[in-house]
Amino acid sequence: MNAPVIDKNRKPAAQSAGIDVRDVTVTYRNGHTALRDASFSIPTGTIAALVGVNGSGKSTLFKAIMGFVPLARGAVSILGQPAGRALKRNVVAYVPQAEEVDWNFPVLVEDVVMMGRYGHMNFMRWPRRQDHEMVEAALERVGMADFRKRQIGELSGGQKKRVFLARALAQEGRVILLDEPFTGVDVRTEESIIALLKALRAEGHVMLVSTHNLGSVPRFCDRTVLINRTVLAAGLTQEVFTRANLEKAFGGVLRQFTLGGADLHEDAAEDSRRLTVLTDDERPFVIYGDEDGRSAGDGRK
Ligand SMILES: Nc1ncnc2c1ncn2[C@@H]1O[C@H](COP(=O)(O)OP(=O)(O)OP(=O)(O)O)[C@@H](O)[C@H]1O
Repeated sequence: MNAPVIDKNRKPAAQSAGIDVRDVTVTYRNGHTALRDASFSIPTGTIAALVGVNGSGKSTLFKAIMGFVPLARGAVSILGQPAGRALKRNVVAYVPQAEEVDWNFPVLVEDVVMMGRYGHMNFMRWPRRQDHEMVEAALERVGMADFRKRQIGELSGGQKKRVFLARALAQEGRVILLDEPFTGVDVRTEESIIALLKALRAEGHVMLVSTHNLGSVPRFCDRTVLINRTVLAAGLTQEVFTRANLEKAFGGVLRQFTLGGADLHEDAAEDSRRLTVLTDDERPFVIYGDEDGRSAGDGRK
Protein backbone atom coordinates (compact mmCIF):
# COMPACT_ATOMS: atom_id res chain seq x y z
CA MET A 1 0.00 0.00 0.00
CA ASN A 2 1.29 3.44 -0.89
CA ALA A 3 1.82 5.92 1.94
CA PRO A 4 -0.55 8.90 1.66
CA VAL A 5 1.00 11.96 0.06
CA ILE A 6 0.85 14.89 2.47
CA ASP A 7 1.08 18.40 1.06
CA LYS A 8 2.66 20.32 3.93
CA ASN A 9 1.79 23.67 2.36
CA ARG A 10 -1.89 22.98 2.11
CA LYS A 11 -3.94 24.70 4.79
CA PRO A 12 -7.09 23.07 6.15
CA ALA A 13 -10.27 24.74 4.83
CA ALA A 14 -11.27 26.08 8.25
CA GLN A 15 -7.91 27.83 8.55
CA SER A 16 -7.85 29.75 5.28
CA ALA A 17 -6.06 33.08 5.15
CA GLY A 18 -7.82 35.94 6.92
CA ILE A 19 -5.60 38.85 7.95
CA ASP A 20 -1.85 38.59 7.43
CA VAL A 21 0.39 41.39 8.70
CA ARG A 22 4.07 41.00 7.76
CA ASP A 23 6.90 43.15 9.18
CA VAL A 24 4.75 46.27 9.21
CA THR A 25 6.36 49.55 10.27
CA VAL A 26 4.36 52.79 10.46
CA THR A 27 6.06 56.14 10.93
CA TYR A 28 3.87 59.22 11.25
CA ARG A 29 4.73 62.44 9.47
CA ASN A 30 6.17 63.93 12.67
CA GLY A 31 8.77 61.13 12.62
CA HIS A 32 7.19 59.04 15.39
CA THR A 33 7.35 55.29 14.66
CA ALA A 34 4.17 53.94 16.25
CA LEU A 35 4.63 50.38 15.01
CA ARG A 36 7.83 48.53 14.12
CA ASP A 37 8.16 45.16 12.34
CA ALA A 38 4.70 43.97 13.42
CA SER A 39 3.83 40.45 12.22
CA PHE A 40 0.91 38.11 12.89
CA SER A 41 -1.76 36.24 11.02
CA ILE A 42 -5.36 35.36 11.78
CA PRO A 43 -7.32 32.74 9.85
CA THR A 44 -10.96 33.16 8.83
CA GLY A 45 -13.66 31.97 11.24
CA THR A 46 -11.77 33.63 14.08
CA ILE A 47 -12.22 36.40 16.62
CA ALA A 48 -8.85 37.84 17.62
CA ALA A 49 -8.26 40.30 20.44
CA LEU A 50 -5.82 43.18 19.99
CA VAL A 51 -4.53 44.06 23.45
CA GLY A 52 -2.04 46.67 24.63
CA VAL A 53 -1.64 49.80 26.75
CA ASN A 54 -2.82 53.24 25.63
CA GLY A 55 -0.56 54.43 22.85
CA SER A 56 0.77 50.93 22.04
CA GLY A 57 -0.32 51.27 18.42
CA LYS A 58 -3.69 49.49 18.25
CA SER A 59 -5.48 52.21 16.27
CA THR A 60 -2.36 52.68 14.14
CA LEU A 61 -2.47 48.99 13.25
CA PHE A 62 -6.13 49.28 12.21
CA LYS A 63 -5.32 52.34 10.11
CA ALA A 64 -2.41 50.48 8.51
CA ILE A 65 -4.69 47.57 7.58
CA MET A 66 -7.30 50.01 6.21
CA GLY A 67 -4.69 51.86 4.14
CA PHE A 68 -5.37 55.13 6.02
CA VAL A 69 -1.67 55.50 6.89
CA PRO A 70 1.21 54.50 4.59
CA LEU A 71 3.47 51.57 5.52
CA ALA A 72 7.14 52.52 5.85
CA ARG A 73 7.91 48.81 5.54
CA GLY A 74 6.12 45.49 5.31
CA ALA A 75 2.86 44.33 3.80
CA VAL A 76 -0.70 43.44 4.73
CA SER A 77 -2.72 40.81 2.92
CA ILE A 78 -6.38 40.09 3.41
CA LEU A 79 -8.13 36.87 2.41
CA GLY A 80 -4.97 35.93 0.54
CA GLN A 81 -4.85 39.17 -1.52
CA PRO A 82 -2.80 42.35 -1.16
CA ALA A 83 -4.72 44.70 1.19
CA GLY A 84 -5.25 47.36 -1.50
CA ARG A 85 -7.10 44.94 -3.76
CA ALA A 86 -9.18 43.52 -0.87
CA LEU A 87 -10.14 47.04 0.26
CA LYS A 88 -11.26 47.94 -3.26
CA ARG A 89 -13.41 44.82 -3.26
CA ASN A 90 -15.05 46.13 -0.09
CA VAL A 91 -14.31 43.05 2.02
CA VAL A 92 -13.02 44.96 5.06
CA ALA A 93 -15.45 46.76 7.39
CA TYR A 94 -14.13 49.11 10.06
CA VAL A 95 -15.91 50.09 13.28
CA PRO A 96 -13.96 53.14 14.53
CA GLN A 97 -13.48 54.43 18.05
CA ALA A 98 -16.27 56.78 19.13
CA GLU A 99 -13.85 59.72 19.37
CA GLU A 100 -13.02 59.47 15.68
CA VAL A 101 -16.58 60.25 14.59
CA ASP A 102 -18.08 63.76 14.33
CA TRP A 103 -21.40 63.21 16.11
CA ASN A 104 -22.61 66.76 15.33
CA PHE A 105 -22.91 65.85 11.67
CA PRO A 106 -26.69 65.72 11.09
CA VAL A 107 -27.35 62.24 9.75
CA LEU A 108 -30.03 59.65 10.44
CA VAL A 109 -29.23 56.20 11.81
CA GLU A 110 -30.45 54.53 8.60
CA ASP A 111 -28.22 56.81 6.52
CA VAL A 112 -25.16 55.82 8.56
CA VAL A 113 -25.94 52.15 7.93
CA MET A 114 -26.58 52.86 4.23
CA MET A 115 -22.96 54.15 4.01
CA GLY A 116 -21.98 50.48 4.38
CA ARG A 117 -23.69 49.88 1.02
CA TYR A 118 -21.84 52.64 -0.89
CA GLY A 119 -19.16 50.25 -2.12
CA HIS A 120 -21.90 48.09 -3.66
CA MET A 121 -23.52 51.00 -5.55
CA ASN A 122 -22.53 52.82 -8.72
CA PHE A 123 -21.03 56.32 -8.58
CA MET A 124 -24.50 57.95 -8.30
CA ARG A 125 -24.99 56.19 -4.95
CA TRP A 126 -28.64 55.61 -5.67
CA PRO A 127 -29.82 52.88 -3.25
CA ARG A 128 -31.80 50.00 -4.75
CA ARG A 129 -34.36 47.84 -3.03
CA GLN A 130 -31.74 45.31 -2.05
CA ASP A 131 -29.67 48.03 -0.35
CA HIS A 132 -32.68 49.15 1.71
CA GLU A 133 -33.35 45.52 2.65
CA MET A 134 -29.75 45.00 3.74
CA VAL A 135 -29.88 48.15 5.90
CA GLU A 136 -33.13 47.04 7.50
CA ALA A 137 -31.78 43.52 8.17
CA ALA A 138 -28.57 44.93 9.69
CA LEU A 139 -30.50 47.28 11.99
CA GLU A 140 -32.75 44.39 13.06
CA ARG A 141 -29.74 42.23 13.77
CA VAL A 142 -28.22 44.74 16.21
CA GLY A 143 -31.62 45.56 17.76
CA MET A 144 -31.68 49.18 16.46
CA ALA A 145 -34.50 49.03 13.89
CA ASP A 146 -36.77 51.27 16.00
CA PHE A 147 -34.11 53.99 15.96
CA ARG A 148 -33.76 54.18 12.17
CA LYS A 149 -35.14 57.73 11.90
CA ARG A 150 -33.19 59.15 14.84
CA GLN A 151 -30.21 61.48 14.48
CA ILE A 152 -27.04 59.50 15.23
CA GLY A 153 -25.81 62.25 17.59
CA GLU A 154 -28.85 61.76 19.85
CA LEU A 155 -28.03 58.14 20.70
CA SER A 156 -26.19 56.75 23.72
CA GLY A 157 -22.61 55.45 23.35
CA GLY A 158 -23.76 51.82 23.24
CA GLN A 159 -26.47 52.56 20.68
CA LYS A 160 -23.99 54.41 18.45
CA LYS A 161 -21.66 51.39 18.62
CA ARG A 162 -24.49 49.13 17.51
CA VAL A 163 -25.31 51.42 14.59
CA PHE A 164 -21.69 51.27 13.40
CA LEU A 165 -21.78 47.50 13.75
CA ALA A 166 -24.92 47.51 11.59
CA ARG A 167 -23.01 49.59 9.00
CA ALA A 168 -20.31 46.89 8.99
CA LEU A 169 -22.96 44.17 8.56
CA ALA A 170 -24.63 46.07 5.70
CA GLN A 171 -21.24 46.27 3.99
CA GLU A 172 -21.10 42.44 4.01
CA GLY A 173 -17.35 42.58 4.68
CA ARG A 174 -15.89 39.20 5.51
CA VAL A 175 -13.22 40.97 7.57
CA ILE A 176 -14.32 43.26 10.42
CA LEU A 177 -12.00 45.50 12.44
CA LEU A 178 -13.49 46.82 15.69
CA ASP A 179 -11.63 49.52 17.59
CA GLU A 180 -12.68 49.31 21.26
CA PRO A 181 -16.30 48.30 20.70
CA PHE A 182 -16.95 47.86 24.44
CA THR A 183 -15.71 51.20 25.73
CA GLY A 184 -18.57 53.11 27.34
CA VAL A 185 -21.16 50.37 26.83
CA ASP A 186 -23.05 48.59 29.61
CA VAL A 187 -22.56 44.89 30.33
CA ARG A 188 -25.80 43.92 28.57
CA THR A 189 -24.81 45.69 25.35
CA GLU A 190 -21.36 44.12 25.59
CA GLU A 191 -22.96 40.68 25.87
CA SER A 192 -25.16 41.33 22.83
CA ILE A 193 -22.17 42.55 20.80
CA ILE A 194 -20.18 39.44 21.83
CA ALA A 195 -23.11 37.20 20.82
CA LEU A 196 -23.24 38.93 17.43
CA LEU A 197 -19.47 38.53 16.90
CA LYS A 198 -19.72 34.82 17.75
CA ALA A 199 -22.53 34.40 15.20
CA LEU A 200 -20.38 36.16 12.58
CA ARG A 201 -17.47 33.86 13.44
CA ALA A 202 -19.70 30.84 12.81
CA GLU A 203 -20.50 32.37 9.39
CA GLY A 204 -16.76 32.42 8.56
CA HIS A 205 -15.93 36.09 9.20
CA VAL A 206 -12.58 37.12 10.66
CA MET A 207 -12.62 39.83 13.32
CA LEU A 208 -9.87 41.80 15.01
CA VAL A 209 -11.15 43.52 18.16
CA SER A 210 -9.10 45.97 20.20
CA THR A 211 -10.14 46.03 23.83
CA HIS A 212 -9.07 46.99 27.31
CA ASN A 213 -11.59 44.57 28.81
CA LEU A 214 -9.04 41.91 29.70
CA GLY A 215 -11.65 39.76 31.44
CA SER A 216 -13.68 39.36 28.25
CA VAL A 217 -10.81 38.20 26.05
CA PRO A 218 -10.60 34.52 27.06
CA ARG A 219 -14.38 34.28 26.91
CA PHE A 220 -14.83 34.99 23.22
CA CYS A 221 -11.49 35.52 21.47
CA ASP A 222 -9.85 32.42 19.94
CA ARG A 223 -6.64 34.32 19.32
CA THR A 224 -4.83 37.23 20.92
CA VAL A 225 -2.33 39.74 19.55
CA LEU A 226 -0.42 41.55 22.31
CA ILE A 227 1.23 44.76 21.17
CA ASN A 228 3.44 47.49 22.43
CA ARG A 229 4.81 49.36 19.40
CA THR A 230 5.50 45.92 17.93
CA VAL A 231 3.85 42.51 18.27
CA LEU A 232 4.99 41.02 21.58
CA ALA A 233 3.07 37.76 21.18
CA ALA A 234 0.38 36.42 18.86
CA GLY A 235 -1.44 33.11 18.67
CA LEU A 236 -4.09 31.06 20.39
CA THR A 237 -5.53 32.88 23.40
CA GLN A 238 -4.87 30.01 25.79
CA GLU A 239 -1.18 30.16 24.85
CA VAL A 240 -0.70 33.92 24.55
CA PHE A 241 -3.04 35.37 27.16
CA THR A 242 -0.89 34.42 30.13
CA ARG A 243 0.04 36.35 33.20
CA ALA A 244 3.69 36.57 32.12
CA ASN A 245 2.78 37.94 28.68
CA LEU A 246 0.27 40.42 30.11
CA GLU A 247 2.90 41.72 32.48
CA LYS A 248 5.26 42.13 29.53
CA ALA A 249 2.61 44.00 27.55
CA PHE A 250 1.33 46.24 30.32
CA GLY A 251 4.39 46.70 32.53
CA GLY A 252 3.62 49.03 35.41
CA VAL A 253 0.17 49.89 34.06
CA LEU A 254 -1.23 46.50 34.99
CA ARG A 255 -2.55 46.31 38.54
CA GLN A 256 -2.62 42.91 40.11
CA PHE A 257 -3.55 41.43 43.42
CA THR A 258 -3.92 37.92 44.78
CA LEU A 259 -6.58 36.93 47.26
CA GLY A 260 -6.54 33.84 49.44
CA GLY A 261 -7.63 32.59 52.84
CA ALA A 262 -9.91 34.94 54.79
CA ASP A 263 -9.57 37.68 52.13
CA LEU A 264 -11.38 35.38 49.72
CA HIS A 265 -14.15 34.11 51.95
CA GLU A 266 -14.78 34.05 55.67
CA ASP A 267 -14.75 30.29 56.33
CA ALA A 268 -11.49 29.76 54.47
CA ALA A 269 -9.21 28.37 57.18
CA GLU A 270 -8.77 25.04 55.36
CA ASP A 271 -8.99 26.47 51.85
CA SER A 272 -5.59 26.96 50.22
CA ARG A 273 -6.97 28.09 46.86
CA ARG A 274 -5.97 31.50 45.58
CA LEU A 275 -7.41 33.93 43.09
CA THR A 276 -5.35 36.46 41.12
CA VAL A 277 -6.85 39.55 39.50
CA LEU A 278 -5.08 41.39 36.67
CA THR A 279 -6.60 44.64 35.48
CA ASP A 280 -5.77 47.77 33.52
CA ASP A 281 -8.88 49.20 35.11
CA GLU A 282 -11.66 48.06 32.85
CA ARG A 283 -13.05 44.53 33.30
CA PRO A 284 -10.40 42.49 35.14
CA PHE A 285 -8.89 39.18 34.10
CA VAL A 286 -9.32 36.73 36.98
CA ILE A 287 -7.04 33.70 37.36
CA TYR A 288 -8.16 30.90 39.66
CA GLY A 289 -5.71 28.47 41.28
CA ASP A 290 -1.99 28.40 40.56
CA GLU A 291 -0.15 31.52 39.50
CA ASP A 292 1.43 30.42 36.25
CA GLY A 293 -1.33 32.35 34.50
CA ARG A 294 -2.38 29.48 32.28
CA SER A 295 -5.68 28.84 34.04
CA ALA A 296 -8.82 29.93 32.25
CA GLY A 297 -9.97 33.36 33.35
CA ASP A 298 -13.42 34.67 34.00
CA GLY A 299 -13.86 38.34 33.45
CA ARG A 300 -16.94 38.92 35.52
CA LYS A 301 -16.76 41.49 38.24
N1 LIG B 1 -1.47 61.19 13.44
C1 LIG B 1 -0.48 60.95 14.30
N2 LIG B 1 0.68 61.62 14.22
C2 LIG B 1 1.70 61.38 15.06
N3 LIG B 1 1.65 60.46 16.06
C3 LIG B 1 0.52 59.77 16.21
C4 LIG B 1 -0.61 59.96 15.34
N4 LIG B 1 -1.60 59.12 15.74
C5 LIG B 1 -1.10 58.44 16.79
N5 LIG B 1 0.16 58.81 17.08
C6 LIG B 1 1.02 58.28 18.13
O1 LIG B 1 1.27 56.91 17.85
C7 LIG B 1 1.24 56.14 19.05
C8 LIG B 1 0.19 55.03 18.92
O2 LIG B 1 -1.11 55.63 18.90
P1 LIG B 1 -2.42 54.75 18.71
O3 LIG B 1 -3.57 55.71 18.62
O4 LIG B 1 -2.21 53.80 17.59
O5 LIG B 1 -2.46 53.95 20.10
P2 LIG B 1 -3.61 53.02 20.72
O6 LIG B 1 -2.93 51.76 21.14
O7 LIG B 1 -4.74 52.91 19.77
O8 LIG B 1 -4.02 53.85 22.01
P3 LIG B 1 -5.41 53.87 22.85
O9 LIG B 1 -5.49 52.59 23.63
O10 LIG B 1 -5.21 55.07 23.74
O11 LIG B 1 -6.53 54.08 21.86
C9 LIG B 1 0.97 57.13 20.18
O12 LIG B 1 2.21 57.48 20.76
C10 LIG B 1 0.35 58.32 19.49
O13 LIG B 1 0.63 59.51 20.18
